[in-house]
Amino acid sequence: MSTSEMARLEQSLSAWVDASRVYTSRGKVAAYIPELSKAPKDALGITILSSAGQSVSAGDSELKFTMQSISKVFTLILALMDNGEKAVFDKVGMEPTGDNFNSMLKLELVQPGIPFNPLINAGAITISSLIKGSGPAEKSARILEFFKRLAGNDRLSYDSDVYLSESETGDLNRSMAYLLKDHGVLEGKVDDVLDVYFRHCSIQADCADLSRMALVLSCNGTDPVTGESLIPRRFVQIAKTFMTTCGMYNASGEFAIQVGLPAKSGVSGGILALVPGRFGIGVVGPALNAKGNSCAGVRLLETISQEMDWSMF
Ligand SMILES: NC(=O)CC[C@H](N)C(=O)O
Repeated sequence: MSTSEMARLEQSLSAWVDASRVYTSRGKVAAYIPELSKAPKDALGITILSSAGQSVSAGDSELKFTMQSISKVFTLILALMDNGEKAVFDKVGMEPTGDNFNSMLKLELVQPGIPFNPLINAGAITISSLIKGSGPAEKSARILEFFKRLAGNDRLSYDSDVYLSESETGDLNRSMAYLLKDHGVLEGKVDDVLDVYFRHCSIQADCADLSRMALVLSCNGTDPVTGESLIPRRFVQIAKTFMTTCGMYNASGEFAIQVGLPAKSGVSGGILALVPGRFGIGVVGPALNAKGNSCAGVRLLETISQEMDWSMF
C-alpha cells in the first residue's frame, strides 16, 4: 500500500460513488426472500481498508445488510479447517457452472452428482453439512464466532427477520437439499443443514465488516491489524481462487475482465472484494442486475479498479 494510493482514494471515492449511484435505477432489489425487498433501492456505499489499518468510506457505507452468499466463502474456509481438503472435495467440485446460483440443473446432468463448486447454493448447503458441531445450534454458533473474529467485530449477529423470511420461503433450497441427501452427498437431517445455511446467510454486516474480512483474505489469513493468524494460507488460496472463478455467479468471467479482483457477491447487494496483499473492500448496493449482483456496486468496482490500476491480470 502506498500513501499516495490512500490519498487518491480519499480524494476521489465519494465522486466515484456519486457517479455509480445512477446505476441503482437499472436494478431490482431481491424479493424472492420477502424481507430483502425492504432494502433501500438507491443506496450505494463502500469501505476500503488498507493493510496498514487505514480505512476510507463513502456513500451509504453504514447501511446494515445480510451477508447472504458472501458468507459462503467463510463457511467453506471453516469446513476446510474442520475437515481438511480431501473430505471437502469429496463432496463439492472445483468448477464454475455457468448457471444461476440457485440452479439444480447440473446436479443431475453430470456425474458424479456432487455440486460443481462450494459457492453455488447446492455447494454451500453441502458445505453447511460439513461444519463440525453437536447439532445445528452449535454449528451456527461456531460459524458466528469465526465470522466475529474475521471481522474483528464482537457485535456481529443475525438479522432474524431475514432468517425467518428465508426459512419460510426457501423451498427451492429445500428441494435441492433433499436431492443432495438422496444422492448421498448431504449427511444429517435436511432441516438441520438448512437451518445452519439460512442462519449464516442472515448474518448482518456493514461495509466495514466486509472490508476487514476481505483484508484477512488479502493478507493470506493473517489479520494485519492484530497480527493474528486466523486461517491457514492454503485455505485462503482455495477461497480466493473460487472467488475469482465463481464469486460473482455466472458473471464471474465478465467481472474478471472488467475488475480483475477476487470477489464474492450476495443477493442483499453486498460485495466483498480484495486487492491481494494490500486492501480489503466492502460494498453495498441492494439493487441487483439480472445475474443477481449489485448493479451499481459492480459499476463502482469497475471504476475503482480501472482508475487505481488494480486488476490482477
Ligand atoms: N446468491 C445469494 O446470495 C443466495 C443466498 C440466499 N440465502 C439463497 O440461498 O438463495
